[in-house]
Amino acid sequence: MVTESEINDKKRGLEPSSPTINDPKKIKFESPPSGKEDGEVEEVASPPHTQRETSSSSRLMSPSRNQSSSLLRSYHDNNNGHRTRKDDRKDDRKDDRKDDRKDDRHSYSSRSYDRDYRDRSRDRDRDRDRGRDRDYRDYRDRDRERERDRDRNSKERGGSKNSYERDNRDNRDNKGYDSRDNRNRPSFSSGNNISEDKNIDRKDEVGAKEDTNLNNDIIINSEKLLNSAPQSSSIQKSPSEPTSTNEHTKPAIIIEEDEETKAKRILEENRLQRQLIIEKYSKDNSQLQQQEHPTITTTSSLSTITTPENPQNNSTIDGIILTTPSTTITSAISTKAIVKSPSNLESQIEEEDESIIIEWRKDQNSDDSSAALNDNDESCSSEEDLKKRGKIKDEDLKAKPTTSSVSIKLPPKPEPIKAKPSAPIFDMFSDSPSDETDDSNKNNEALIDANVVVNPSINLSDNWDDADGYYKFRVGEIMDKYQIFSPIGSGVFSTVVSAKETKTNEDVVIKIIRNRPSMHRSGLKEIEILQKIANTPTSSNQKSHCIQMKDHFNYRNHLCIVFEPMSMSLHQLIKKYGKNIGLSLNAVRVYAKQLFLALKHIKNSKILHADIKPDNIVVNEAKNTIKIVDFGSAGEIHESEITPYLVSRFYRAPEIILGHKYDYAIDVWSVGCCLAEFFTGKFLFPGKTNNDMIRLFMEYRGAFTKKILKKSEFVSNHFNENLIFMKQEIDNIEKNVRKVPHDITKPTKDILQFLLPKNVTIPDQDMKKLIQLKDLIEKCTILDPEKRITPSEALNHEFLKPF
Ligand SMILES: Nc1ncnc2c1ncn2[C@@H]1O[C@H](COP(=O)(O)OP(=O)(O)OP(=O)(O)O)[C@@H](O)[C@H]1O
Repeated sequence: MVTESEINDKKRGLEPSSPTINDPKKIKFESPPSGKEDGEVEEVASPPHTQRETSSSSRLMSPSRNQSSSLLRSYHDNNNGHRTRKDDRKDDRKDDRKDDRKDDRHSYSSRSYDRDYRDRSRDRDRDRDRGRDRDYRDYRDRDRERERDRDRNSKERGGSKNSYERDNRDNRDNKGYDSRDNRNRPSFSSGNNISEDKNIDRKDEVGAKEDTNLNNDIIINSEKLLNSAPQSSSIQKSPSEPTSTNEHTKPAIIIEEDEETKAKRILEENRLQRQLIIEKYSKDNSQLQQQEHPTITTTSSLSTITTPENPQNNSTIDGIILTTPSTTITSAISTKAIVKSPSNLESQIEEEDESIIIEWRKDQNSDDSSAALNDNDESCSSEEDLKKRGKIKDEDLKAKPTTSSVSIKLPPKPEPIKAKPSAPIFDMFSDSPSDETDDSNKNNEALIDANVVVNPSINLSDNWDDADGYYKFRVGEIMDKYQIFSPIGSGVFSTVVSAKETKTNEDVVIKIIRNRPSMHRSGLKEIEILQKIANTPTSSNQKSHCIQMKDHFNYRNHLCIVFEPMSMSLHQLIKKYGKNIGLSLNAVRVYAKQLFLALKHIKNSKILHADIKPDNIVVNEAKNTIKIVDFGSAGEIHESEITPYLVSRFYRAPEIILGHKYDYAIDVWSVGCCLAEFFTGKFLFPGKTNNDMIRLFMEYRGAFTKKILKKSEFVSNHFNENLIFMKQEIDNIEKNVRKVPHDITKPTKDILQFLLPKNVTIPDQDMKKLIQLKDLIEKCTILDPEKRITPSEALNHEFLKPF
């Protein structure tokens, strides 16, 4: 197998003597000597000849910070490619349409890729060295001239400059969701009288401003954290980083290259990149298929396949990767160097971003193995519980893994799907109502050209739904006014896909509710709750942490709810970046603050979410903003029925299990459990049953008061007449459940111990913050709901204050 570095070397034409990541001459950043601000990085060794490199490295320390959102690319950004290519192709189609399409398909990846990279990197170089402006322009014009000559339809195309400009414009417009979100989000007056927390609102608005800063600071703080780690962090130049010499020789290299060599090289590069992507895809997919919804895997993989490169931050000329986008922050727990190439840039950026979140801690090898995030434990949110709660019926239980119907499988030898002029390849989209239109054809062509591999096993004569009532959507299909782009995930109630509004090109996420009456009802209820939350006046900052519904419609017996797009759930984030390790203290702090802001707003709306868990908290691309999703279990306080199966088990408050009256405090309990999980990557209360949950509550939080027990409907399920806890044990011989008295009067476990990483020395400053986190979690998990901390009180907790 060809390694990434071999490919990069080959692309760069580097000799084996080229510098490597381990080259001692490289600029290295280490933890500061005492006296420096904690965690501030400082250059401690810089070779004399690297004056220019030094400044460039200093500059490169921050791009991941300043440009993190622009560095992070997603399928949404990739969509630009679609749009641009689509626009370009609009002109192409005027003449010789079929032939053009064929040509474009063959040459898209090399030509467009080549052009994008070349132009963007050229822009950057131009800024860096204005004196070279004219040379670059001349070269660009000459090169474009050559491109045009090669292209049979150059005249109709009207010049690539337009598409080039469009590309850049599109990229600027789509740097992240946040700015778009903020533009779209309606502003709300804070002068309202509905809140019990009115007097604290202003403080929260100040907090909101601070939060924005915090959001931008996550990386900075975590870098400090990384640098204060026991094992030193380092920022090193990647082997493919350009030297100043390289930069000056770029145009010469390119100009000397003849057409034939260039074409061959581009083809070879693309072949290698595709191979890399596919290898990565296959690996990720097989790993995640074992652990996770396969559709989630497909999302990221697809995005990579769709647009293989993000040239924005690579210094490239004419498709050759000469430089790397930025330095690689090597965290203490992951010291491997990341050699960058365009094809894996997206994942590399994500990996860089890990440094935002992953802390200095090592895997803790916890004694309490049952607490480790483990797929077997995910039964906590089972359909069985939903059935017991009456949310779904027997016939709603899934007959088989549902994701198979929506997953996109990669064939062994993926090739771009080729259009046969006579056999309309776009038939796969044809039963979508608007497929006949030119627009949809354009979209479909874009998909085909972008090498999206569509599941060939989809049988068009099949029913629209699978056996479980999930809609069997197809990538590229148009539902109402949205075109489906890729699957995101699926839950008990729905399949979630990313899509684009066909007219505005706006990115959205669509929750396609299963075609089952109970699910449909639940979906309607969710819409009602979302509207109520959106219409509750409050500080916009509070509301911004509840997912925003944009639209809803019915499609082929499926209720579809359209949301603003986010990146992944906290559950996925932890699994991906912090399994058994958790996220950094600063990330937990920022997420905690946003969660309490959201809870405060939900409470002001007189709603209980009733299913807060990491799966229902989604994070944006930059990983600095979270939002609560899935209001399918939510309800108004007066609707609350006593049922021991409300909320997913690991996040279920004791009053629910005991059958005590409950209110907003159940959401606070769930958030407390989430915070512990964010920091450790482990479940705080991974009870196998409700009875086991009570045991864990008492082990960590002590005995229940008699007052609570006496007011609880289900107390006899778990306590005897003397209010002694009866532990339920499965007797494997008798095959029945035994109840054994298990009197717990005092806590035997400590939340700080649960949080403390093993075998790692924690710096004093972090220890102080960790103790604050423990205190906040304890206050969220007070057994008596009336004494539990409220969202407003939590927002004033010490832990939420910046380091
Ligand atoms: N706006 C969004 N942006 C990105 N991903 C989202 C968005 N909304 C939901 N998701 C993803 O889709 C998953 C399923 O969504 P949701 O929980 O709303 O569906 P569900 O069918 O109600 O699931 P559950 O079985 O948990 O009730 C979420 O866990 C999350 O990963």
